[in-house]
Amino acid sequence: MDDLQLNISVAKKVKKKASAPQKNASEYKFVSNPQFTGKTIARKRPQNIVKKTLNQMKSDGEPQKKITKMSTKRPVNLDSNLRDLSENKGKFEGKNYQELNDEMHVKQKPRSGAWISSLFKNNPDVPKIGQRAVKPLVEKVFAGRTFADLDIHPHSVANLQQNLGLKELMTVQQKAVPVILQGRDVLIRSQTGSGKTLAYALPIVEGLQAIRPKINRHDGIRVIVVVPTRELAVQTYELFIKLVKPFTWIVPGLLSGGQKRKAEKARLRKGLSILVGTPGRINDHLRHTTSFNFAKTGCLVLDEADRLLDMGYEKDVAAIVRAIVDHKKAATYDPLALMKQNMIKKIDETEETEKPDENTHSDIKHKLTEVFLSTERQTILLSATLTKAVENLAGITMMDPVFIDTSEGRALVADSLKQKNIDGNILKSQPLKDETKIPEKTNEVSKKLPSENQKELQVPNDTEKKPEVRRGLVAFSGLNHSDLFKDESKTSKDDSKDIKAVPQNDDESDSDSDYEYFKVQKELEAKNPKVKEAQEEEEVVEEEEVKASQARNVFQQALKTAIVEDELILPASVNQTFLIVPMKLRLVTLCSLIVEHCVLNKKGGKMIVFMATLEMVDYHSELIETVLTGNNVKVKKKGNNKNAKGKKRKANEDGDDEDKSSESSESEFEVDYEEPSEGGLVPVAIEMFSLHGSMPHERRMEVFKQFRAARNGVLICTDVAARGIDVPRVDLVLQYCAPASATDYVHRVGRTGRAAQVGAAVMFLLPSEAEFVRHLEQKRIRLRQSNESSALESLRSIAPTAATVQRAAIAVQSRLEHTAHSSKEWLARASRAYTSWVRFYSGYPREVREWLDARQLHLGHAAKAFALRDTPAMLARRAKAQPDMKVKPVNRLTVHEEEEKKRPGFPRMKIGKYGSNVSNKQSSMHTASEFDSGLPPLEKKKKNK
Ligand SMILES: Nc1ncnc2c1ncn2[C@@H]1O[C@H](COP(=O)(O)OP(=O)(O)OP(=O)(O)O)[C@@H](O)[C@H]1O
Repeated sequence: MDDLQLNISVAKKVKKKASAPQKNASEYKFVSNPQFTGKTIARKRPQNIVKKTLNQMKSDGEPQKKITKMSTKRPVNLDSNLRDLSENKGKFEGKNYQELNDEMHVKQKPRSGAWISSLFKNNPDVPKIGQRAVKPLVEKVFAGRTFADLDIHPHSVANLQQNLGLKELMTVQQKAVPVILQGRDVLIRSQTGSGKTLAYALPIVEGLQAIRPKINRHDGIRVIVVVPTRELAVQTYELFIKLVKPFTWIVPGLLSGGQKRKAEKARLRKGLSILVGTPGRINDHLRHTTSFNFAKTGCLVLDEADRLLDMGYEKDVAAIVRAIVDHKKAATYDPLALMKQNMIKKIDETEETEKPDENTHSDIKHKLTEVFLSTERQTILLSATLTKAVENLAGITMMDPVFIDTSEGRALVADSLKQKNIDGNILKSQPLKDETKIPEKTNEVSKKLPSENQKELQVPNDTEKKPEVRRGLVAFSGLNHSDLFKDESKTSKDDSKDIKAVPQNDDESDSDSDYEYFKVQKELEAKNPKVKEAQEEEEVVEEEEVKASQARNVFQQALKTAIVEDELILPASVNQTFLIVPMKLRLVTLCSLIVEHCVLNKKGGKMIVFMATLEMVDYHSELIETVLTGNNVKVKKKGNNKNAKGKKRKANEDGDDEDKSSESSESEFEVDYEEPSEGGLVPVAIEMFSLHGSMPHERRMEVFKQFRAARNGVLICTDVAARGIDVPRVDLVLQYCAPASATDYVHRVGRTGRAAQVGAAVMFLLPSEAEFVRHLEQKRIRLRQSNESSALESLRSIAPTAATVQRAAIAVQSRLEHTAHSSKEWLARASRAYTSWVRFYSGYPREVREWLDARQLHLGHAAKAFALRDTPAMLARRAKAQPDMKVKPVNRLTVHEEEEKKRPGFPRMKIGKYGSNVSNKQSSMHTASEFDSGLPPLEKKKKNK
């Protein structure tokens, strides 16, 4: 491909080095390999001389020259020294250039004239990955029923149609709404974009609106919805706002971080009925806002449950659960509250008898409404993907739950209360239609339950009933995490000590197993009043234990099967492909796909590009916008879009400061370097958006809203946008960096093809990463390999003078490189993006490292993918020299122990068993900077033990 090289005029600095005087070989600790290929280095380590050996290597496929240089004086060329150190190892070894760090100042001059483009040289071959026969799991999205078929208020049905344009039920809604209305704890697994949010929000609103007398905002928080990200919180809150339109006395509220705590406190004091928030922020208010009380909370929703745990939020989630239990417990023993509750019931009764016509549907009495009026709590967990951690969470938070899985072929409603069928296969998947027939004005679940189970569903009026005794616990391994409830009554403590023990709180027990247990016990007592009583009791306990576990297997085993099989479901309407792209061609290929999708596509496309780090997001979005459209985004966005700047962020809000900073940067831009004279490469404007967890809150929300409203455009983002967010009309998801797990793959792809819409998903893989596809195939994800030779084709449209596709690609790459080298600021950003990616890459979780192996990377080629011409060492050096890099991210993930100490009244949690088992250190590192809880920065950096 030498013919593709552009004309070159490169200052051969190398020559000087070549003529450097040779030093005594004894100064070397290691002698270079005589068969030197550029991969080994002679390293000089004299005791008192800090000088280094110099091997000059040409990066990026250029013929390499071995030049060994020894000097007892200052190194002549530190750039090349650093280059050596890095390239010989093929990875970063901080200490080497740290030693040299202070000796060198970056004085990167603009490079005038042309330079060698080795874009198509020395690239590895692109392997052809044959497609294996994979039968993907599919899910029927729509149920063929309408909302009118549900037992909900007609105003809700009308509202859904008029304000949300929804008439037909989705499968998950058809299955979940009746069960939730029954007040049962529910775990829902359903594919991305299948309408899970409405599946729980609708029955919750229904349950609340039926409370008489009508609830008001001062009554306390009735429902808490916990979601992992701010965007999802906003989206969920907005849905609730729409749903409560006919029921104006229900007030939803949002606590999502990033806003002023004071304003939020004021809002909380005003009162809310439904609270939607991120765990960090909710927890923050639990600590600092005295008016924040969960005594009236009858429903807890944990959306994207696996992510909540995965992200290291388990402590926050546990603290919220604990606070609900504690506040309710405290309220239970409050005589005033008891009086009030009794009064409410009386008024309720009289209201109903006195004014039967006030509400035509006052006769609708869902169990969920009763739960809201009692001391009980309903818990709803949702996710498109399940993990062991979710099973554990179900164990500690749910009681006699129902598992709803909507995937075809295994669709089931597995009820932990459903009696065992010891001989039959209780796990046999029930066909969707049979399972989900919604009988007129009755509930399928209640129909199926044996009479004693009906009794189970009656929420006891007895206020002495301990809400925290979660009978379902015996069914799950979550019991192992009894420390969550360590302050509870002795009874529950004892239970948790001995997982196998039948619940001992005799007076409270009314579950299946307990019922059987007491029945048998009574029989025994009748026959043998005293003899061998103790022994027989023991036997009964064992027998009942087996029965109880069999009875609950319906739920437990269904869930276990789902987790163990670990097969993932994606909407069938998404066309999934992967593209194997050599490292050096990645950036131009990305540009090509953007041009193809957003410029050449006459309808105009809307796409999301997932990248690994926030530095990559910032850099790429600005670089691509600058090059393709000619907008000088860097200056335009100054002060608005900076990452993690701590105190600087505040200053940026100040107009004066902002003006000054952009002024200075502009002058630096003008003085030091030339601005590209030509305009953008594309004739039309492409709207570029960027989103990551460390953006200022206002900017983040603005971007999210703008992108949702946009008809087309490109959103470059981190995984902060991978979960739950519902952006209309996204027709392409591009994974520029491979996901950290198959689960992440599913959620990223799930941003398109929502609600049975058509979508496409492309994943970029390096040749060394190609086998990652096999990993996905094992999870029943089917992908097709795209033809890489046509991937650059659309670049010809923006470089019409180029004779070939390759020349067009080189032209575009040149523009990208020119821009990236046009100022110190650009270079610094590029270097930071590059180093952040290298760091990210070496932190891939162990499960995927086999395919995403940092040792396989060619860091020199990688620099090219960041439009950089320097060596990896030089880049690291430059990135490090930036003061911005030293600013710690202002966000944090979870409860800090120091804060716990400061607030002795706040219950200290000792969680960790399941957390440590499931949350992989690396994976939390991957997400750590992305999910800003909006809390104040940590005072001290916690030492890792
Ligand atoms: N019954 C319905 N008919 C048509 N569209 C619906 C219906 N219910 C929900 N939707 C739409 O489907 C889209 C996806 O819904 P939602 O965000 O709740 O999916 P999800 O299952 O929570 O996805 P994820 O797992 O990605 O969070 C939304 O745009 C929503 O408005």
